This record gives sequence, C-alpha cells and structure tokens, in this order.
Amino acid sequence: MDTADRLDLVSRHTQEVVTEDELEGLFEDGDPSAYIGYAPTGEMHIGHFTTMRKLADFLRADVDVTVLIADLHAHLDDNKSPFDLLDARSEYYRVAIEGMIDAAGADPDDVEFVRGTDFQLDEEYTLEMYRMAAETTIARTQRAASEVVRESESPNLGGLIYPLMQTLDVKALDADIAYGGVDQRGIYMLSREILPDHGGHSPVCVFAPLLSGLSGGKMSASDAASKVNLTDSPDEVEEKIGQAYCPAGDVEDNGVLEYLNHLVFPVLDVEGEPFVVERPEEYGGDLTYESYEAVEEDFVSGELHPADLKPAVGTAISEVIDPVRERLLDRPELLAEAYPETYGDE
Ligand SMILES: N[C@@H](Cc1ccc(O)cc1)C(=O)O
Repeated sequence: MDTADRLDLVSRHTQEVVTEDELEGLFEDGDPSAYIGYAPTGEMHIGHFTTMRKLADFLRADVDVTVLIADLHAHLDDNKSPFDLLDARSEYYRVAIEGMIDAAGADPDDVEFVRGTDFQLDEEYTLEMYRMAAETTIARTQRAASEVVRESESPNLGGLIYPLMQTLDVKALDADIAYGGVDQRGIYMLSREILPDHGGHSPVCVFAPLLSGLSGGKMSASDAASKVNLTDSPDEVEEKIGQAYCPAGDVEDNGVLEYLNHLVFPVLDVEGEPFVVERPEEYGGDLTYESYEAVEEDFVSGELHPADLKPAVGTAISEVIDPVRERLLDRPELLAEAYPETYGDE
C-alpha cells in the first residue's frame, strides 16, 4: 500500500489530524505505532465502538496498534471507578474492546493490550511525572483536561495528575500516534508541547469525532435513551433507534445518520455489502445504497423518510454489535463484577 492510501485510510472518518504532514512523514519512514487509551469507567456503548472501529483502519494501514486500559486514570478522574473495581472493569473493557475489533473486521490478536498499572508505577515513569508536575502550571493542566476530567467546585488533585500521566503514556508506550476522541485534544496538545522537554517526541494526533446522542444533543451517561449499549437486545436497539431524534430532511445533530455513516457503512464496506432499506411496494419498494452519501442525499430530498430509515438502521446497528453482544453475554460474570450495583445479585 502506498503512502497516499495509508493516509486516506487513517484519516477517513476523523475529525482532525495534527498534522497531516507529520503523519505523512511517519508513513514515509516505515510502519508507525499508534495507541488509544480507555479509562475503564462506565459501560461501553456504540460511541466507544465507533471510535474503536477505526483501529481496523490503522491495522490495515500497517500501523502497530496498542490499546491501553488506563485503570489508574479511571480512579484518578474523580473516583469514577472505585479502586477495588479496577480489575473487574479492566477485564470487562478488554473483552468488549476485543469484540469491537473483531466486529470491525480485524483480528484482536493483532492488537497489543496494556494495562496502565503495568508500567505507570515504574521508577522512571514516576520520576518523570514528578519532574513534569514541577514544571507545569495548574492552570495549563486544568485547561488541558477540562473536556475529559469531571468538573467540580472543589476538584481533587487526581484530575491534575491525570493529563500528565496521559502525556507520559505516549512516551512509555513509544507511540508515534495518539488516537482518541476529539475531547482528548486539550490533553494531547499539552503532550505535544511538553513531551520534548521530558525525553519524548510530540505525538501525531488523530481525533475521532464525537457523535450526537440519539436524543439529539450529546450522548450522556445519565440518559439511557441517548445511547445503545453493547448488550442491548435487537429489540432494544430497534426501539431506541425508533425513538431517536431524526427529523425528516434534517441532518443536524442526527445520531441515526451519524451512526450509519461512521459505524454501519465502514463495517458493511469490509463485508462488501450494501445498506438496504426495506419499504412497502406502495411507498416505492426497497432501496439499496452503496454509500452513505447516497442515503443522505435521499434523506435530505425527502425521498427517504425517517419511518423507513430508522428500522433499517436499527437492524444494521444490531447486526454490527452482535459479535460484541455475544462475547459479553457469554460471560455474564464480567458485567456483574464490573458493575455490581447494576448487574450484581445483591
Ligand atoms: N483520557 C482517556 C483515557 C486515557 C488515559 C490515558 C491515556 O494515556 C490515554 C487515554 C479517556 O477519557 O477515557
């Protein structure tokens, strides 16, 4: 594969690449490495899946991929995960992420999994963290983390250590590319600035877009209807998509279309299958689409009505998450141990 194709693969479906020139340089020098980190906090949903799906593109472009299960970060961020649940949640995240990579048409064995506590307590790492803390202002650090770390009137110190550690992870994992949702931008801009003073290189950054929730606005942890969970049954998925915000002809904040574009189509592409909307004969019969753009065009023109689109997207999303759902339902103890309040038997 030539550099132009690799660049295309890695940058498609992204929000931003910082910088394209640097990414091109990496490909010209050989096979770069990339990592994405996840703090194992709440249950994973299709928003995570959309971001993870892209790892298949990285692998196809011959990038070495590492997934960091950032367990300490999950605790440092306002205690989102209590310390004694870190093992269970890390295990649940690993299994779910393997399922997502598999569902995206790539082999999870081609990805290296690392846990934060496996290396973040090393002497060299820790010493560098103290040096970073001595040289970085609170204001700069807070600004960097503002879209990631939970805000509060009286923030804990953990939220300030968090972005410094995320920066050190880039170096410790020897990653040329830091990949994540665009909410990570502030932290990685800090990394680009300060890592060279701490024995590392400024990472090239690839940011995935944050998609709309299904209720219109942002996806929200407290609004169950705003997202599809990976263990939702086909009926639940179809019902959530059926209720989703998707006004006729309107593309803005339209989660149904966004998931079709960023999750469903890329997976169908790998399988070489089109997207089919079933429609009664009296309304014009079935529609078959080879590209997202063609769907959007028909949706905007009014040719494709939400009432016909939604069931088709619901079925398609349900099929895409199917292998992940199966892996998780196969091991019910995973969710029960990771989220005892929701799934435990007490
Ligand atoms: N900040 C990421 C988690 C993360 C932690 C450490 C990293 O090195 C990278 C990513 C999140 O919001 O989930």
